Amino acid sequence: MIENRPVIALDFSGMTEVKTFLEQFDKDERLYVKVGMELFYAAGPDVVKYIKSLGHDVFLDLKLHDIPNTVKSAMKVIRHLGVDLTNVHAAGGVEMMSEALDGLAGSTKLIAVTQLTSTSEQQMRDFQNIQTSLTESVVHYAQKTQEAGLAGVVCSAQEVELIKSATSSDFICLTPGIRPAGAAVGDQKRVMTPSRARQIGSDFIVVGRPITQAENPVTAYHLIKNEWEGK
Ligand SMILES: O=c1ccn([C@@H]2O[C@H](COP(=O)(O)O)[C@@H](O)[C@H]2O)c(=O)[nH]1
Repeated sequence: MIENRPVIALDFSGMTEVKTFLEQFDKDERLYVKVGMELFYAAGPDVVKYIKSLGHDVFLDLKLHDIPNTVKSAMKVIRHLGVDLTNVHAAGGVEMMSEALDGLAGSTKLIAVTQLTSTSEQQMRDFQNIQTSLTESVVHYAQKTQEAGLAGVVCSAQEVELIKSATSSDFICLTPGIRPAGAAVGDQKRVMTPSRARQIGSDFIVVGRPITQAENPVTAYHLIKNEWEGK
């Protein structure tokens, strides 16, 4: 049985939009939302405090990638925000990831981005000059993430089965790039439907535009949640 609600990507430019969006939901509906770079740079820690004060869970998606000492120091700040989940880029290396974990001091679950779901194999080869397959690269990053002691990775649902068999079944696979059948894909390259993501073993799905840009975001959310829960 699926216990994790779809994570809604609140890709908004400020607090007003967040309030307008969240106010559409029933007061008793406990959501899991993602605060990314745009919103955090615009509204700062206050937006996290506001969302937490409503009783929702928060994934702070800042994808840190810097030298180990800088990332550790940033995580020491993040640990006081009371978020439930945060992340770094696995490409920052094992030392950076384990310093990040140290900075959080057990306060928050930490996962790492493998290859962004907007990246195709061709783009990875041409731009990052990685000459393996994209799945090999993703699995490599997942294994290094586990070696560093993190709880899991951000990946496409397309890679979940391979990652779980190369790591362990309890290693979290959080999967953006989720699109209901027929929805606009936009800049995403490695996509999957909510129901297929569930069948394949994703632990969390992240959904932004198919909910936030829907005519009725609450209805769109519940349709996606039902599909994800196999209802
Ligand atoms: O590999 C990644 C990592 C993060 N994301 C984030 O998820 C959402 C997806 O939004 P959609 O509108 O559903 O495409 C967005 O905030 C990304 O920053 C990702 O897509 N892929």
